[in-house]
Amino acid sequence: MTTTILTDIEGTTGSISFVREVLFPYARRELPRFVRERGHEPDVRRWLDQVATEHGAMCDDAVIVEVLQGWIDEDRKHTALKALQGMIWADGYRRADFTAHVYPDAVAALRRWHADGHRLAVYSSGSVPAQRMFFGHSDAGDMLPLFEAFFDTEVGGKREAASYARIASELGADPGAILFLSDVVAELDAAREAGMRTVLVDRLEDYPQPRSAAECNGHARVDSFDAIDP
Ligand SMILES: CSCCC(=O)C(=O)COP(=O)(O)O
Ligand SMILES: [Mg+2]
Repeated sequence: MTTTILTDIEGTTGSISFVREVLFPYARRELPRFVRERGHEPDVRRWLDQVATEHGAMCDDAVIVEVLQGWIDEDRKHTALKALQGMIWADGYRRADFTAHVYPDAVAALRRWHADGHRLAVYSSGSVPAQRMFFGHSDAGDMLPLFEAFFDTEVGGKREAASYARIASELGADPGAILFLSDVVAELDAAREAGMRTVLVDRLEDYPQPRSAAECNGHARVDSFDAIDP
Protein backbone atom coordinates (compact mmCIF):
# COMPACT_ATOMS: atom_id res chain seq x y z
CA MET A 1 0.00 0.00 0.00
CA THR A 2 1.22 3.49 -0.78
CA THR A 3 1.66 5.82 2.20
CA THR A 4 2.30 9.54 2.17
CA ILE A 5 5.06 10.28 4.67
CA LEU A 6 4.96 13.83 5.97
CA THR A 7 8.05 14.77 7.96
CA ASP A 8 9.18 17.57 10.23
CA ILE A 9 12.80 18.76 9.86
CA GLU A 10 14.48 20.05 13.04
CA GLY A 11 14.89 17.26 15.59
CA THR A 12 13.43 14.66 13.19
CA THR A 13 15.34 14.45 9.89
CA GLY A 14 18.15 16.81 10.98
CA SER A 15 19.71 17.63 14.34
CA ILE A 16 18.53 20.43 16.59
CA SER A 17 22.18 21.35 17.21
CA PHE A 18 22.77 22.11 13.50
CA VAL A 19 19.81 24.51 13.52
CA ARG A 20 20.67 26.15 16.86
CA GLU A 21 24.47 26.21 16.55
CA VAL A 22 24.94 26.86 12.83
CA LEU A 23 21.79 28.26 11.18
CA PHE A 24 20.47 30.55 13.93
CA PRO A 25 23.84 32.24 14.72
CA TYR A 26 24.45 32.71 10.97
CA ALA A 27 21.08 34.46 10.53
CA ARG A 28 21.63 36.56 13.68
CA ARG A 29 25.06 37.70 12.48
CA GLU A 30 24.05 38.40 8.87
CA LEU A 31 20.73 40.11 9.64
CA PRO A 32 22.01 43.74 9.89
CA ARG A 33 23.86 43.48 6.55
CA PHE A 34 20.91 41.72 4.91
CA VAL A 35 18.41 44.39 6.00
CA ARG A 36 20.79 47.20 4.97
CA GLU A 37 21.46 45.74 1.51
CA ARG A 38 18.10 44.14 0.66
CA GLY A 39 15.58 45.88 2.91
CA HIS A 40 14.25 47.88 -0.06
CA GLU A 41 13.24 44.75 -2.04
CA PRO A 42 9.44 44.28 -1.88
CA ASP A 43 9.72 40.59 -0.86
CA VAL A 44 11.95 41.57 2.06
CA ARG A 45 10.18 44.84 2.99
CA ARG A 46 6.84 43.04 3.27
CA TRP A 47 8.13 40.93 6.16
CA LEU A 48 10.05 43.77 7.84
CA ASP A 49 6.88 45.90 7.79
CA GLN A 50 4.90 43.04 9.33
CA VAL A 51 7.42 42.80 12.18
CA ALA A 52 7.26 46.60 12.69
CA THR A 53 3.45 46.53 12.83
CA GLU A 54 3.39 43.64 15.30
CA HIS A 55 6.05 45.34 17.42
CA GLY A 56 3.40 48.00 17.89
CA ALA A 57 5.17 51.06 16.62
CA MET A 58 6.54 52.80 13.59
CA CYS A 59 10.15 51.80 14.02
CA ASP A 60 13.31 52.08 11.97
CA ASP A 61 15.26 49.17 10.58
CA ALA A 62 17.77 49.13 13.46
CA VAL A 63 14.92 48.41 15.89
CA ILE A 64 13.41 45.79 13.58
CA VAL A 65 16.80 44.04 13.43
CA GLU A 66 16.97 44.02 17.25
CA VAL A 67 13.44 42.62 17.50
CA LEU A 68 14.25 39.87 15.00
CA GLN A 69 17.51 38.99 16.77
CA GLY A 70 15.52 38.71 20.02
CA TRP A 71 13.07 36.37 18.29
CA ILE A 72 15.97 34.23 17.02
CA ASP A 73 17.28 33.97 20.60
CA GLU A 74 13.80 32.90 21.78
CA ASP A 75 13.41 30.43 18.85
CA ARG A 76 10.12 32.12 17.87
CA LYS A 77 8.40 30.19 15.06
CA HIS A 78 7.09 33.41 13.50
CA THR A 79 6.32 33.26 9.77
CA ALA A 80 8.03 36.63 9.03
CA LEU A 81 11.19 35.66 10.91
CA LYS A 82 11.26 32.27 9.18
CA ALA A 83 10.86 33.86 5.74
CA LEU A 84 13.73 36.30 6.40
CA GLN A 85 15.96 33.60 7.92
CA GLY A 86 15.37 31.48 4.82
CA MET A 87 16.59 34.27 2.54
CA ILE A 88 19.73 34.77 4.65
CA TRP A 89 20.50 31.03 4.80
CA ALA A 90 20.10 30.81 1.01
CA ASP A 91 23.21 33.00 0.68
CA GLY A 92 25.08 30.73 3.11
CA TYR A 93 24.15 27.55 1.24
CA ARG A 94 25.03 29.10 -2.14
CA ARG A 95 28.42 30.22 -0.81
CA ALA A 96 28.92 26.73 0.67
CA ASP A 97 29.41 28.23 4.15
CA PHE A 98 27.64 25.08 5.43
CA THR A 99 25.58 22.08 4.33
CA ALA A 100 22.45 20.89 6.11
CA HIS A 101 22.74 18.09 8.62
CA VAL A 102 20.46 15.11 7.87
CA TYR A 103 20.72 11.97 10.00
CA PRO A 104 22.18 9.09 7.91
CA ASP A 105 19.27 6.80 8.86
CA ALA A 106 16.84 9.48 7.59
CA VAL A 107 18.74 9.78 4.29
CA ALA A 108 18.65 6.00 3.79
CA ALA A 109 14.98 5.60 4.77
CA LEU A 110 13.75 8.54 2.68
CA ARG A 111 15.59 7.13 -0.35
CA ARG A 112 14.19 3.65 0.29
CA TRP A 113 10.61 4.86 0.80
CA HIS A 114 10.81 6.96 -2.36
CA ALA A 115 12.14 3.97 -4.34
CA ASP A 116 9.32 1.83 -2.91
CA GLY A 117 6.76 4.28 -4.32
CA HIS A 118 5.73 6.10 -1.15
CA ARG A 119 4.99 9.81 -1.45
CA LEU A 120 7.20 12.15 0.61
CA ALA A 121 6.37 15.65 1.86
CA VAL A 122 7.76 18.08 4.43
CA TYR A 123 5.99 20.22 7.05
CA SER A 124 8.30 22.50 9.04
CA SER A 125 8.24 25.88 10.75
CA GLY A 126 11.14 26.80 8.46
CA SER A 127 9.86 28.61 5.35
CA VAL A 128 9.31 26.56 2.19
CA PRO A 129 12.32 28.22 0.46
CA ALA A 130 14.44 27.41 3.56
CA GLN A 131 13.24 23.78 3.45
CA ARG A 132 14.15 23.54 -0.23
CA MET A 133 17.64 24.96 0.42
CA PHE A 134 18.05 22.57 3.37
CA PHE A 135 17.32 19.42 1.36
CA GLY A 136 18.94 20.76 -1.79
CA HIS A 137 22.24 21.33 0.07
CA SER A 138 22.32 18.50 2.59
CA ASP A 139 25.38 16.61 3.86
CA ALA A 140 24.14 13.77 1.62
CA GLY A 141 23.84 15.98 -1.46
CA ASP A 142 20.69 17.05 -3.28
CA MET A 143 17.69 15.28 -1.72
CA LEU A 144 15.06 17.53 -3.34
CA PRO A 145 13.97 14.98 -5.98
CA LEU A 146 12.70 12.73 -3.17
CA PHE A 147 9.97 15.17 -2.11
CA GLU A 148 6.81 16.13 -3.91
CA ALA A 149 5.52 18.88 -1.60
CA PHE A 150 6.66 21.31 1.09
CA PHE A 151 4.48 23.09 3.70
CA ASP A 152 5.33 25.81 6.21
CA THR A 153 3.34 27.84 8.73
CA GLU A 154 1.59 29.73 5.95
CA VAL A 155 -0.70 26.68 5.95
CA GLY A 156 -1.24 27.19 9.71
CA GLY A 157 0.51 26.47 13.01
CA LYS A 158 2.06 23.07 13.59
CA ARG A 159 0.06 22.52 16.78
CA GLU A 160 -3.33 23.08 15.09
CA ALA A 161 -5.33 20.14 13.67
CA ALA A 162 -6.73 22.37 10.89
CA SER A 163 -3.21 22.72 9.40
CA TYR A 164 -2.94 18.95 8.93
CA ALA A 165 -6.44 18.74 7.43
CA ARG A 166 -5.40 21.46 4.94
CA ILE A 167 -2.18 19.60 4.08
CA ALA A 168 -4.10 16.35 3.50
CA SER A 169 -6.49 18.18 1.23
CA GLU A 170 -3.64 19.84 -0.73
CA LEU A 171 -1.95 16.44 -1.11
CA GLY A 172 -5.26 14.95 -2.26
CA ALA A 173 -4.81 12.17 0.31
CA ASP A 174 -7.03 10.72 3.00
CA PRO A 175 -5.55 11.79 6.39
CA GLY A 176 -5.52 8.10 7.42
CA ALA A 177 -3.11 7.38 4.54
CA ILE A 178 -0.61 9.97 5.82
CA LEU A 179 2.11 9.19 8.38
CA PHE A 180 3.43 12.27 10.19
CA LEU A 181 6.89 12.15 11.81
CA SER A 182 7.95 14.71 14.41
CA ASP A 183 10.01 15.21 17.56
CA VAL A 184 7.27 17.36 19.16
CA VAL A 185 4.33 15.58 20.84
CA ALA A 186 2.01 18.60 20.54
CA GLU A 187 2.48 18.52 16.74
CA LEU A 188 1.73 14.78 16.67
CA ASP A 189 -1.39 15.36 18.80
CA ALA A 190 -2.67 17.88 16.24
CA ALA A 191 -1.91 15.56 13.30
CA ARG A 192 -3.68 12.65 15.05
CA GLU A 193 -6.71 14.85 15.74
CA ALA A 194 -6.86 15.46 11.97
CA GLY A 195 -6.86 11.69 11.40
CA MET A 196 -3.19 11.11 10.47
CA ARG A 197 -1.01 8.24 11.69
CA THR A 198 1.88 9.48 13.81
CA VAL A 199 5.36 8.50 15.01
CA LEU A 200 7.40 10.35 17.62
CA VAL A 201 11.04 10.49 16.49
CA ASP A 202 12.97 10.68 19.77
CA ARG A 203 16.57 11.37 18.74
CA LEU A 204 18.98 10.52 21.55
CA GLU A 205 21.44 13.15 20.23
CA ASP A 206 18.76 15.84 20.66
CA TYR A 207 16.79 14.40 23.59
CA PRO A 208 19.29 12.46 25.76
CA GLN A 209 16.48 11.44 28.15
CA PRO A 210 14.14 9.16 26.14
CA ARG A 211 10.49 10.28 26.38
CA SER A 212 8.46 8.10 28.80
CA ALA A 213 5.29 6.27 27.70
CA ALA A 214 3.21 8.99 29.40
CA GLU A 215 5.15 11.73 27.56
CA CYS A 216 4.61 9.92 24.23
CA ASN A 217 0.85 10.35 24.79
CA GLY A 218 -0.05 7.24 22.81
CA HIS A 219 2.17 7.98 19.79
CA ALA A 220 4.50 5.22 18.57
CA ARG A 221 8.09 6.12 19.53
CA VAL A 222 11.32 5.39 17.60
CA ASP A 223 14.86 6.72 17.94
CA SER A 224 15.77 6.21 14.27
CA PHE A 225 13.99 6.12 10.90
CA ASP A 226 15.24 2.50 10.62
CA ALA A 227 12.46 1.46 13.00
CA ILE A 228 9.63 3.06 10.98
CA ASP A 229 7.44 0.81 8.85
CA PRO A 230 5.38 3.07 6.57
C1 LIG B 1 14.68 24.07 7.29
S1 LIG B 1 14.42 25.46 8.17
C2 LIG B 1 15.50 25.41 9.56
C3 LIG B 1 14.84 25.02 10.78
C4 LIG B 1 13.93 26.05 11.38
O1 LIG B 1 14.12 27.23 11.25
C5 LIG B 1 12.82 25.58 12.14
O2 LIG B 1 12.12 26.36 12.77
C6 LIG B 1 12.52 24.14 12.11
O3 LIG B 1 11.41 23.78 12.83
P1 LIG B 1 10.73 22.36 12.64
O4 LIG B 1 9.28 22.68 12.48
O5 LIG B 1 11.32 21.69 11.43
O6 LIG B 1 11.00 21.59 13.88
MG1 LIG C 1 10.91 19.60 14.95
